[in-house]
Amino acid sequence: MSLLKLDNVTIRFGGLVAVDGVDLTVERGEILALIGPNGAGKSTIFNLITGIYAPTEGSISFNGRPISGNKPYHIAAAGIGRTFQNIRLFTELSVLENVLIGAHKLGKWDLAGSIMKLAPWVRKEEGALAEWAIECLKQVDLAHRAYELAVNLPYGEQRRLEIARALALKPDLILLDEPAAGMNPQEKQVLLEMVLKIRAAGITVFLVEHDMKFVMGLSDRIAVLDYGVKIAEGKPEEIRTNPQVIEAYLGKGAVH
Ligand SMILES: Nc1ncnc2c1ncn2[C@@H]1O[C@H](COP(=O)(O)OP(=O)(O)OP(=O)(O)O)[C@@H](O)[C@H]1O
Repeated sequence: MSLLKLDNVTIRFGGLVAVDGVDLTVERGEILALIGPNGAGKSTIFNLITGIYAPTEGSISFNGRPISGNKPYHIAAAGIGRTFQNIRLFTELSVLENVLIGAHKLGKWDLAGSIMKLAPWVRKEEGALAEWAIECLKQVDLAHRAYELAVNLPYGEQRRLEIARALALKPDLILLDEPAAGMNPQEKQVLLEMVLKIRAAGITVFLVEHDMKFVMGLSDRIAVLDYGVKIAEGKPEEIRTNPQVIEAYLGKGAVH
């Protein structure tokens, strides 16, 4: 059984069909990339998977259970973590606190529960969560930055901090929306190795990315979207040489 399955998924915004009858599976343990021109519907697919939108038609299932139409919190709790195209950090909180915000739903307490901070079991719980948050930071090589303000991190590290926050919910699947955007070549190389480490830790990776060198070097499989329609799917070498993909995207200024 596939970990994630999109079955004939369509979403319309007024007259615009942003995603048009897309069938797509994500297999357990793989790194799958979704590529395509600006406006092709890639982020919309992530928003459909994570419950920000409900499909107009079709269905999405995760671990064999239908999730389309569920609230984003329930989908996150079911095991799908994500990062966003634009960094969404609490810049005036510490690096560790940013990850704790991702992890707090794992504990018995929630944000309201932190009012009861004096209860000893809450302190114990917080200690365990902080340890887990540090583990997540280690996965993206940021544990040494735990007590710095997020705002003081260089750009590439802020992007990795977002990944740590997504990992804090112990997801089975992580969605990365343009993780390499704005990074310099060195930062991209570090990120690539981190994504491989995340997969080696048993987490399935589904990413949207425009940097073709990054995508081709990292992905097991690639799906291609154009005007909301899936036009191709296959191994990197198949996608690189697919005439329809070259015509729609690779030949038109994609970063090689
Ligand atoms: N909430 C919305 N309301 C109306 N139109 C939307 C909405 N969200 C997305 N769209 C439209 O749907 C289409 C797909 O957008 P989407 O952001 O998914 O593309 P993308 O492939 O992620 O593009 P990019 O590579 O530029 O990030 C675009 O035409 C966009 O304007």
